[in-house]
Amino acid sequence: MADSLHLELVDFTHMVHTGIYSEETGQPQPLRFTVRVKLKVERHYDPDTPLDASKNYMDLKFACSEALGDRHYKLIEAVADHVCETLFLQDQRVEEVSVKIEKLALSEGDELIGITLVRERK
Ligand SMILES: Nc1nc2c(c(=O)[nH]1)N=C([C@H](O)[C@@H](O)CO)CN2
Repeated sequence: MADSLHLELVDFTHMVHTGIYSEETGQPQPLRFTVRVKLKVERHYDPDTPLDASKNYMDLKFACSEALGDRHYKLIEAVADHVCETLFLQDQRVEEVSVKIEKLALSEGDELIGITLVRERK
């Protein structure tokens, strides 16, 4: 099997303005993000390999927080779309992004409601 490298951010929560109903406008609500980035892999990483041989996984947190800004996203699909495009723009070596978003305010019991968007670089 060929080598592959995935950077991951799991269960990161951030407040985002989102929702299709009027009661959801005006205040942000918590979204939980799990992001997986497929990055072009090097043949070898020796102990002195610098960070620029890979991608800083802190960039995934940025894409799910500050990069979203304060705008209102009707659908969480649009939030996931923004995360994907931010990560593709940051680095040409990003080949595929998967973004899972759970809308925490909707849970009444133990259920989780949300989406997963998987996008390949076009
Ligand atoms: N596929 C989606 N379905 C729904 C979304 C969404 O963003 N994507 N949003 C809503 C509402 O905002 C809901 O979360 C509030 O009750 C409903 N369905």
